[in-house]
Amino acid sequence: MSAPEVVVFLRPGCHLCADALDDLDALRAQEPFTVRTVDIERDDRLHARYLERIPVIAVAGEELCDFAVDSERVLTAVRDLRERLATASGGARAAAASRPAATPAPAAAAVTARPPERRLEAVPPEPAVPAVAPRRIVAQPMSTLDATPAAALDPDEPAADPVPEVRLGVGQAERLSRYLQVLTQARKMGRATMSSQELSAHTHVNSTQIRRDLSGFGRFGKRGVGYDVEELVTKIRGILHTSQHVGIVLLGAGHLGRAIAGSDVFGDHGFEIVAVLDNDPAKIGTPIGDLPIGDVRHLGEVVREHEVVVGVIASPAKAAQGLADELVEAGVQIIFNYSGSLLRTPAEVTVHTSSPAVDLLHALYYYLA
Ligand SMILES: NC(=O)c1ccc[n+]([C@@H]2O[C@H](COP(=O)([O-])OP(=O)(O)OC[C@H]3O[C@@H](n4cnc5c(N)ncnc54)[C@H](O)[C@@H]3O)[C@@H](O)[C@H]2O)c1
Repeated sequence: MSAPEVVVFLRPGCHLCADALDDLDALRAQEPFTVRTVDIERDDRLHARYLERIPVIAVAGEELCDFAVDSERVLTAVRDLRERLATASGGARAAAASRPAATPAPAAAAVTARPPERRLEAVPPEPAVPAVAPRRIVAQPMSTLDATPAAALDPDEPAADPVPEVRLGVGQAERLSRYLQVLTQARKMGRATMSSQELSAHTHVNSTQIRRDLSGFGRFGKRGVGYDVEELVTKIRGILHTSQHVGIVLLGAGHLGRAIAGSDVFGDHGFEIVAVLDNDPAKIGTPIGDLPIGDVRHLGEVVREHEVVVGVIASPAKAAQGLADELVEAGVQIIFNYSGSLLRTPAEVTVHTSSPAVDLLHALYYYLA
C-alpha cells in the first residue's frame, strides 16, 4: 500500500510556503505521509488559480487549507486517505484473488469511490516535480527565480542584493510603491522599525497582503518588532529597480515647477531632476533649486545628454500636448503630467496624470454614497 500523499501548491521563494513545508515536516512525526510540491509558476492555470492563496495544501484532490497548514485538517485527511488506500488495496487483492488471471487488477480505483467536497478540477499531472520528502524539497533548488541569497532568509541578517529577478504584477508593483513611499517617509521621521499593521494602516493594504507581497523576496521583520525600515526601503527599491539612477526633465518653472524642484518629492526615491526647462526668456538662466533654468528649445539635446527617462510636465494645459510630443520625439517613454490636459501619446508611452482631486473624489464617494 502506498503512503498518503500531501500536495503543496507553492511558488519558489515564497516563505509562507517554506514555513508550510516545515510544518508538514513536523506533522510527519505524528502520521507518516509523503509530500509532493507543485510549482504554480510552471502552469498558467495553477498560477491564476493559486497565486493569491499559496501555499495551498491538498490531500486526495481536496484543498484543505491555504496560507498556512491547518494541522488538524491535514492529519484527519491523511488518516482518512490511509484507511481508503488500505481498503482499496485489500479490495483489490480480494478482487484479484477471485478474478480470472487474465483480467488486470483495477489498481487504486476505489480511492476515488468517495468524492471529496472540493476536488481540484483538471489539475494536470506534474511529471517534472517528483514526490520527495519535505527536507529534500527545501534543499533542492526550487527554480531559477529563487535567487534570494541564503543570508536574506535570516531575519537577523540585512537583506542583501541581488534581488530575485521576478516580473511583478501591476497590482504588486503598485502596492510595493505605496509601501516604499510610507517607509521612506517613516525613515525621514527617524523611525527605525514599522509593524505590518502600521504599514497596513498607512497604505490601506491589509497586513496579510503585505506579508504575501514581501514573502517572495526574503524574510523580513521580527515578531513583535516589525520591519526594519532601512532594510525594507533598500530591498523594495532594488525590487522596483529604483536603486539605479533615474534622470528627470522638468518642463515649466512656474509655481509648481519651483515647488517640485525645491522639494524631495522625487529625490527621496532616487530620481534626479537633471534639468528644468521653460520658454519664458525672463526665467531662462535664472536659478531654480541647484540648477539654472534652461531653454525648452534644447529639450531633445537635454534628454539625450542626460539619458532622461521621465519627463515631468508642469506647464499650463495648453502647452502640455506640444511638450509631450517633443518628449516622445526625444525618446522619453514615461511622462508625468501635472497639467490637466488629456495627452495623446503612442501606446508604448506611459502617461501618469497627477491630480489631487482624484483621491478626494474617491474618498468623497464613500462619504456621500
Ligand atoms: N496636479 C497638481 O497637483 C497640480 C497642482 C498645481 C498646478 N497644477 C497644474 O500644473 C501646471 C503648472 O501650474 P503653475 O501654477 O506652476 O503655473 P505657472 O503659470 O506658475 O507656471 C507655468 C510655467 O510653465 C511655463 N511654460 C508655459 N509654456 C511652456 C512651454 N511650452 N514650455 C515650457 N514651459 C512653458 C511658463 O513660462 C511658466 O513658467 C498647470 O497646468 C496647473 O494646472 C497641477
